[in-house]
Amino acid sequence: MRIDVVTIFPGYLAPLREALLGRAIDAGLISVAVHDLRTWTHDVHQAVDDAPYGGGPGMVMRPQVWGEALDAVVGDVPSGEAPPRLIVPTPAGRPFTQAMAHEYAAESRLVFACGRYEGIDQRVIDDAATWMPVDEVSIGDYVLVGGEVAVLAIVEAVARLLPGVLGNPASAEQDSFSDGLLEGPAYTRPETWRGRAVPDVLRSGNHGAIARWRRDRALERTAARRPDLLAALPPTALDRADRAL
Ligand SMILES: Nc1cc(-c2ccc3ccn(Cc4ccccc4)c3c2)n[nH]1
Repeated sequence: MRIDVVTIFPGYLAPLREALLGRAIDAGLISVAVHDLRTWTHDVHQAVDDAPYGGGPGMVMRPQVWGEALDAVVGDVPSGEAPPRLIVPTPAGRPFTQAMAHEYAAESRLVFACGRYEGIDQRVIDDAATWMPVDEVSIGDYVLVGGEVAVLAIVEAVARLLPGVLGNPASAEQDSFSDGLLEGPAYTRPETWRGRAVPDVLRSGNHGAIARWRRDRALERTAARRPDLLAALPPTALDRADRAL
């Protein structure tokens, strides 16, 4: 997968080259190119923002600079080749979900536009949508200062789904949300720590009982913390033992 990120703070994306993702890049599983938006300014101040029409606080990112940047970064899409998907993080976006992470993992190329200030002139998104798929995406109901942190989160969620990136592919298959429930509690050695023992069932070797216990804890946690996920489960997702909980 080829990933391009356009930002006025290229250094913010440095963590993409660390650890697991860094190894995936070194292995050629992913290519990541980070582009400084100011490359496409032409004034001495390298201005990327201006005052909002209609007034209001803050500044808005100028369409001319972004238009030239995306034209250059996306480049000419060879005929017959699918254009990349443009992902624009924004508080006003569609909530990013594990299902979307799987959709993005199927793409051969993703381009991320990192806004700052109060966001990017809407005409940039509207123009881009005439020649490539564009997703305005939120990573949660809280307000960041720019799109870079959201890009780090989205790229990590997507890249871990790519074959060969995770050492243990089973981890991705047994993801939280993969069965619609939250992950239950996990334990490792020692058996007792600060007077707290690991639940006996997990040391019993009884795999049926262990699976039941883990599902019960996942159901309890989901009911307590994310009743919306429980309500969204298809009726067939819960068996009789689940309902007895
Ligand atoms: N889930 C999520 C995404 C963002 C996000 C993404 C990109 C940008 C670009 C500028 N800002 C700041 C901003 C503050 C208020 C209103 C609009 C924009 C951003 C925030 N916040 N929270």
